Amino acid sequence: MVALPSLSPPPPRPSPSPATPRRRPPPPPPPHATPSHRVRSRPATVVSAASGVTDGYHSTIRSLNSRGRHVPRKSLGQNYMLNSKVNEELVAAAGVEEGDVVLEIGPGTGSLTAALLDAGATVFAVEKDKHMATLVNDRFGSTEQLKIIEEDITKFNVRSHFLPFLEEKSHHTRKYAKVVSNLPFNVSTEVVKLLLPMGDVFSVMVLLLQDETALRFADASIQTPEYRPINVFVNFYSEPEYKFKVERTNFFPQPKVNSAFNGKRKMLRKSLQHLCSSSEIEAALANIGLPVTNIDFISVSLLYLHKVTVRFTGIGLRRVACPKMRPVFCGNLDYDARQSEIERLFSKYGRVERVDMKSGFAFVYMEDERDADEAIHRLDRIEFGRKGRRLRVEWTKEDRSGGRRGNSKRSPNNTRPTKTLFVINFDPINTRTRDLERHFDQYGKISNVRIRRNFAFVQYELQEDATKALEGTNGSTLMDRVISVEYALRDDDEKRNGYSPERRGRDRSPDRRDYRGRSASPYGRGRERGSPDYGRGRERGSPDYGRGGDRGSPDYHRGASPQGGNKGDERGSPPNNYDRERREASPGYDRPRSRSPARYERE
Ligand SMILES: C[S@@+](CC[C@H](N)C(=O)[O-])C[C@H]1O[C@@H](n2cnc3c(N)ncnc32)[C@H](O)[C@@H]1O
Repeated sequence: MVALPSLSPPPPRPSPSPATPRRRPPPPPPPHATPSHRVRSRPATVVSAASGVTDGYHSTIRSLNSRGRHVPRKSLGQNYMLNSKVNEELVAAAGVEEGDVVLEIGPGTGSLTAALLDAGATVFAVEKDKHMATLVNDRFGSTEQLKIIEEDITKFNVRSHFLPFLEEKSHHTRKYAKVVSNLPFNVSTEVVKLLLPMGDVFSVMVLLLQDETALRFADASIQTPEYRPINVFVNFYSEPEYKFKVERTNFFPQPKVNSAFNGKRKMLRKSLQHLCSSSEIEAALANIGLPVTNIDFISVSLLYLHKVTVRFTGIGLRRVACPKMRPVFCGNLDYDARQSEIERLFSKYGRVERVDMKSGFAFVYMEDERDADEAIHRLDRIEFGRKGRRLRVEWTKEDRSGGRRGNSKRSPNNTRPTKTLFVINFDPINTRTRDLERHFDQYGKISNVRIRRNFAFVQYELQEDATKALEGTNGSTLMDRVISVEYALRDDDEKRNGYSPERRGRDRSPDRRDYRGRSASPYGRGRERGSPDYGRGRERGSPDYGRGGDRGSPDYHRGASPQGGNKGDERGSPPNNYDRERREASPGYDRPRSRSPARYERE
């Protein structure tokens, strides 16, 4: 818990607005001032790219006055932030930087919105109060950097309304968004329940909450009597952190914040009310040492979202991905590369738990999968070491302990671009070719879509479109499944036996039980029809841990990596169904396989 008395000196009270001299709300008290060592030396004035010069106090009051008298509505939790420093702290807590996409809940007068825009973020704001939505619109005018939706957040469909915005603004680069909000207290739990399971959309949520709620959310100890289901929920989906306190004097109107104790005090007041007035009871309570308002703080909770894939399996939720300890393969190293060098290299992107050095390659275990993603993105193919070798940095194909992994949101493994994408992990029963087409056609013209049992091929006319589609769809959600997309190993320009958009009318029914009974498809064992071969020569330096076939697309469900001991059918264990299906389906799978250690050959 970090106390944050980092608030600005009290600004002068607002001068009466000449335009609306008698219509302004009662002037709020100035924000509380407490010196702090944590304050960064930022100017007291926030200059918003979109809004011109603003400060929290004056601009909030000015905004509130701008459309006639606006009485803050308690039912909507309208306690407006008057202190721009607090807004800046919220923005900093979320690490908002240029190019980030932020979902803001309840922009109100737009004071936090201004700070977010000022930090270079693109903001998607959801405001329930029509008056406030109009007000924010007036304040910022039309700008590409801000979209305001008048909507109740608890009824808002993030996936269908926010996700396309995120994708557009991040140019389909699979970027995560952030949530930053001075939340209306009455919906805080609902919001947390709504957004926390969306670790595939958001990386971090910074919420200004009632102190009691923030403390509860941040409590990781299950053994306490206060532990409630929401704690389990929050801890399951995120790494919560209680960040700092904000004094209630910074809000207009000042919230009458309740704690559990305060609730008891209220009950006491209620039970005594037939004896004397409220003010007398308050005075009496103060007299015996019970503070009239015992909680003076609102608090900020920081929730780091786990990138967890969840899916329904029969009844209940099952967590299928463990976000921790997933190693990154770092290949094509000098033989004498040192562990410390690799550790230093990766630690630029996040905490490195350990580096497992091998000869010419290493496995790097990072604490956070998102950091590992970033490291892969930044380090793959950079020149490194004394000889300036080009590193190969990618996710290991398997959990090296031998377990299978279900997380499909991984980096594409076949890095050689082709026009055809290989898609797995969709719902094999209900997904139709037209569903896939709809999901993929926003990236370019599709020439062919084929579904083969539990995998599919989507072929574009242009390779660049396939690349865009891969970036945009790998790890995306299609009919409640997080799909995996990668380049197929070879293009098939012949449209035999497949679905093509021009033949929409022949879309197959979702029931594909007839598949086996058909004549061999272009993917059925390949050789039978001289069909296209999705296999291709192994890229040097690209390891294949346990997929067995060098030429197939990576196998997400096989046994362990070479180091893990069990290499599935390669080592004599029977292939599972998935393997079999895939071998039947893709010619590349029944080719002779080269074995490690040759796989770790270097470039
Ligand atoms: C605590 S105020 C914060 C306002 C502003 N962000 C600030 O910091 O001054 C909460 C805001 O959320 C809005 N709000 C309340 N309930 C909401 C809901 N269910 N969905 C979206 N916005 C809501 C209110 O109208 C209000 O503008």
